[in-house]
Amino acid sequence: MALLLHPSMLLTAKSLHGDLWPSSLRPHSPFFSTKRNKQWKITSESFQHTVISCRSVRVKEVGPANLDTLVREPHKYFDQVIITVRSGDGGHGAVLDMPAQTTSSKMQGKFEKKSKKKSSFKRDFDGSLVLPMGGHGGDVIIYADESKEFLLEFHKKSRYCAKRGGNVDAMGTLTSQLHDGFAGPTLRIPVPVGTVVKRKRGKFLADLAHPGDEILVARGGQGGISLLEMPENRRKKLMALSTNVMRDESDKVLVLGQPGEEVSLELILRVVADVGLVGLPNAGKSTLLAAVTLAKPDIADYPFTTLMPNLGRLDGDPTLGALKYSSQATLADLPGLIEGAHLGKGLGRNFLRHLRRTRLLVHVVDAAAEDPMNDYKTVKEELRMYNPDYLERPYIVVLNKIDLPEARERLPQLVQEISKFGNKEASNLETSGELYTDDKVVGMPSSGSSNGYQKEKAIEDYPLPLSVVGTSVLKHIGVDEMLKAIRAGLRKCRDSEKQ
Ligand SMILES: Nc1nc2c(ncn2[C@@H]2O[C@H](COP(=O)(O)OP(=O)(O)OP(=O)(O)O)[C@@H](O)[C@H]2O)c(=O)[nH]1
Repeated sequence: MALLLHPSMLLTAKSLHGDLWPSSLRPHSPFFSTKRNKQWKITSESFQHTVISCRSVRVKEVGPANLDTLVREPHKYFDQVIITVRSGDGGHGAVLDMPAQTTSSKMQGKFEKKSKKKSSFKRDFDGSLVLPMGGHGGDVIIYADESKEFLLEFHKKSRYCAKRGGNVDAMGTLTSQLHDGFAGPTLRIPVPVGTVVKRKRGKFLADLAHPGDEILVARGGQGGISLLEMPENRRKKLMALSTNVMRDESDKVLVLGQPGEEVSLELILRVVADVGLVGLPNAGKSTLLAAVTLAKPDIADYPFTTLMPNLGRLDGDPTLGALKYSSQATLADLPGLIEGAHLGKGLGRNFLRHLRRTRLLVHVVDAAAEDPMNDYKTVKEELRMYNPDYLERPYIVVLNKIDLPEARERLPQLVQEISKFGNKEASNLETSGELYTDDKVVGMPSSGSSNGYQKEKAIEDYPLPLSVVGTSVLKHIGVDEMLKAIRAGLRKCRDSEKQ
């Protein structure tokens, strides 16, 4: 808890000198009114001896991710957040009197009889009186919205409250003009598609994997009922007309609206994409995404330019005619992996979970690097350590930067080596690991595989690549062949999913 000083707590001015003087307490600070500033006028000589009386005041605690941290380290916060939501309280009903009964005398004219008929009260089908109710409190709904990308904004604002229901607006007497209190509007909170909603440290609530998916996370409080207040001698008679007759003072609690619910929720974003691009930093993943989609990721000649997954939409294959649209796909460029990423090195293992919802992996390897084969194995090993199921997934390998002479020279040998690096028998799509499986704890056996056998499997025991292509995404060499391979891979995945 932070402390602020207030002019009724004793402190010597000397101790508040220089840097020790909190900015919020300086006389020009907005915490002081002009009137207070006058009292705080301290000259340099008097400063030595002045005694200032202050008292402690609570101020709001600053959350772990303040604005500055969010700007500097968005990759730590974009995909996970804890928020609190509160549905609206129900509006209150009212305690009402029956209007004073007009004794019908022979003297009363026709007009009066008419007006008496007009003020008839609302009645139920069985003739009982219907009394107005307080409005229902606003519900809170979380829904998947395509226009949202990340969960960063929830770090800036992490509390959401729906409005309360309206009270019954009554002057104390039952009239036919009385209406129910208005219902509080539903608070709808948009989140990116692919967001998983859980209770904080608890129950799974929903996986909002498709646009428009939604979940009611907090139900608004019910509105209070209204009660009729009657002298005891008339109570029995009126009870035949309405069940809402107040019997004693304790009934008044029924008039109060129910409070809304407050829940803490954990939102976890899992990127939804058909294709996941993986590789070491600087392999050219972002350049590839920019070359084949309209995405505009940051590209630079230094590692970890990509801090958060970038998504791009790959157009359908025009040669397929009417089937063009069915061959559209979403590509996700994930931040570069390095050796030890599963242990938190580099940008850590945070991004690996975003492969969970991909169908096809594209390994991007810098063919001009010192040891491309070793780079390729490093990435495979990291994937295996995080979740062995990822290695069961169909994949293609893109040997990038073949515009550079050193890459061009070793291309044929590399293609051969990588094409053979894997287990032919395991390469049957039908037997490959289940897609959309849960993330696994490092080193734990996968659910898609049998009896923990995968724990012992080496990377070369997993399926072979569907294809290996040489490209230069920068110079647009071999890009069409690569797209063909990606589309063929996706077709195979979809076909095997249908079976
Ligand atoms: N010569 C050549 N350079 C390339 C090619 N593709 C990418 N590059 C360069 O390689 C560098 C890294 O490219 P990026 O696309 O940022 O690599 P990345 O894999 O996304 O890197 P991270 O963001 O660190 O994961 C950039 O300077 C690119 O211009 C290529 O085909 N040929």
